[in-house]
Amino acid sequence: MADVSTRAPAPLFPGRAAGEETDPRAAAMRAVHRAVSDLRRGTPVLLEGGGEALVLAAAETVGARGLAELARAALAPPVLLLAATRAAAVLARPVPATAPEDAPVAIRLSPALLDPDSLRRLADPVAEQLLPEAPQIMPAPGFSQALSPAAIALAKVGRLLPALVAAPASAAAGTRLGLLSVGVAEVLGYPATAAASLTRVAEASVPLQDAPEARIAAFRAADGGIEHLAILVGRPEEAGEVAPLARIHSECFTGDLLGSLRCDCGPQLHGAIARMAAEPCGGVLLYLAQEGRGIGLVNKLRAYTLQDGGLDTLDANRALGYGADERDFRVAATMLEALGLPRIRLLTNNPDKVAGLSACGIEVTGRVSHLFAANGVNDAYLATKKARFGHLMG
Ligand SMILES: Nc1nc2c(ncn2[C@@H]2O[C@H](COP(=O)(O)OP(=O)(O)OP(=O)(O)O)[C@@H](O)[C@H]2O)c(=O)[nH]1
Ligand SMILES: [Zn+2]
Repeated sequence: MADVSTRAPAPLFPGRAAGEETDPRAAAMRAVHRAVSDLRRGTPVLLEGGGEALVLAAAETVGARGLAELARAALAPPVLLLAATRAAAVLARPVPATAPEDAPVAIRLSPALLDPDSLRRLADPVAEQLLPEAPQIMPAPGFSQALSPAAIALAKVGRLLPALVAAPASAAAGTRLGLLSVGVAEVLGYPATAAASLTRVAEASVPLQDAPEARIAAFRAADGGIEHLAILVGRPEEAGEVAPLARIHSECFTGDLLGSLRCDCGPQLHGAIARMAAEPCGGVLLYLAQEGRGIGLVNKLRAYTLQDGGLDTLDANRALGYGADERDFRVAATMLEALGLPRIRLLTNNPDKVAGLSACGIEVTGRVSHLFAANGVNDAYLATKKARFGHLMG
């Protein structure tokens, strides 16, 4: 995630300043972004809502000092909060049937497990493979049902493993200790608020090998977080009766930049741009900062390790505690509206993208298939997309 202290440059579009303090959305997002930054560096934060408070630390990053701070704000011994799919593996049995599906699971921690190494091992299925001894753990079903989903959501915003050390807290004690506080509503509303606040902050002509007439427009959310890009090929805004071609491409460092053979992202990216250049009015490719279907690059690498151990791409995400696809189509919808392109033909094999964009008010007049042949390495990945994600193969 981008450093929250980075100052935004003067806005190109007055009145819609990214990061402007008078915007209540910016204040809400700032609270989430700061809390995420603290979790990422191993510092506990307070999560408050409905008269309750939790003190939280990310199991992946917390060290001895963070655990001591957490204990000082805690009113009871901490538990380990896990996404349900991860909890099932840690408990080595299905999670209690009483819990709503996918509700986070709280696990009681014996004092022996309250150390940074054990916590990391409990959070990370890859580490677990390296240190396979079974920990002594018990479910703690009475733990705050109201705040737990927001705690997991906060870890996901930070692209951390969705595993948190958590305890009921005295908010006053936490504040005295200097811990940042964030509200449940701010956390749960963050994806929608961030998407709605996207503002176009820069634009330049960037001739590309496959599309000499290309421009890049950058969009930034009001929290100053990571930017999303639109690659405009030709003049899609001048398309007439036939809606312009559009591709919603989630960033893939390994495939797009390095030419990884594990996926089909590189050929899809370059193929889409070349195809748009051949259209009379070009098209638009949204290059979204949603690496690894929204789980982030670090977690995607972990997912790859799990896939090398036999899981497919969907089960690997779930084993980490993430959903199969964590992307939010509101980002793409806001960008298309801002670009004056609310009607598109979508270049994709993924029916969820068509449905997701339509649900956000974009008129998808048609789907254009975007298939590339398997390369001998990504065959199983492509087969899983077809069999388990319902990708259309024509
Ligand atoms: N979590 C995870 N993400 C992956 C894996 N392989 C590729 N990705 C990510 O998947 C995203 C690629 O998705 P898209 O190109 O939008 O493709 P799609 O959803 O399959 O749909 P279309 O290509 O439009 O048909 C990128 O963010 C990649 O980083 C994987 O094994 N695990
Ligand atoms: Zn890829």
